[in-house]
Amino acid sequence: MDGNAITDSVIRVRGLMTAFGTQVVHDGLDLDVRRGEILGVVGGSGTGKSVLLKAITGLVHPVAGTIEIDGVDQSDADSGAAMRSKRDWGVLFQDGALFTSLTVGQNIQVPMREHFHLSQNLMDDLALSKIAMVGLPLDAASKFPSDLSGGMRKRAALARSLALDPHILFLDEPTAGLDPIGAHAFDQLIAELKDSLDLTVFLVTHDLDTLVGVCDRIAVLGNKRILINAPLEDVARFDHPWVQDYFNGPRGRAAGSARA
Ligand SMILES: Nc1ncnc2c1ncn2[C@@H]1O[C@H](COP(=O)(O)OP(=O)(O)OP(=O)(O)O)[C@@H](O)[C@H]1O
Repeated sequence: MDGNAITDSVIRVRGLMTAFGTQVVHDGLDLDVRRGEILGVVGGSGTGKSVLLKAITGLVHPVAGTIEIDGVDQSDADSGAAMRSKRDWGVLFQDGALFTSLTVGQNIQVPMREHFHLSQNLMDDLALSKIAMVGLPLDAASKFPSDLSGGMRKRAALARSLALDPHILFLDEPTAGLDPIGAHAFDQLIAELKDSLDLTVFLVTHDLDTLVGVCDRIAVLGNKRILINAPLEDVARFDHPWVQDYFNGPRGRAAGSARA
């Protein structure tokens, strides 16, 4: 941690411990995500980036520690306040996780049905507005995920994660599997949505171009905790072998100079 007092954390994790059987994934992990930022979460393979995302969103139960979202302790997941705060975030999983037997429009309506009683007409209109928001043609609403390209499927999954007008977005490797042009376009979309919808974004990625291009801060996971959470310039100077290899190796330098 950088030691500065953080006054406007949307997500505040303290002393997090997660484990699967005897395998401890996080131990004493602290993390703050500030309102309105895109936080890129990086770390070697298997360091626990996805598990951290799942712990924060309630899909993995911590062994110890506290997770607050908008000041609401998530450990009491069934409390009314925790249930309400769940409506305030959207999650885009690595594989998109769209229901293959539902159209894109129906997929987007799944969270709406779970949380609200809305008329079908209203849900149809809302689904179309989300589809437009992510830059898909409106006729995508009636298509099945298998009718779409990989990039379009990602956008459809993003539209679903925006279904409840969240103010926090969790993205797990959103550009994985996209070609460089598609990945760049998706990065731009995330940055535009962040600005237009006032989002706070927790973004797990291996993509150096994404980190350099759209992230306000970068949190590095290693040794079961956050090693540093700071702007790119500071992270790139951080004295740690993995960080130096990653940010100052040939690919890191290429991503940095492409931006300069
Ligand atoms: N449901 C589970 N049951 C048992 N072990 C798990 C489970 N989910 C994750 N793990 C283990 O937790 C560790 C962290 O996994 P995680 O998926 O968070 O890594 P990651 O940092 O996201 O990796 P990658 O960059 O390769 O996607 C791994 O050793 C993984 O095998």
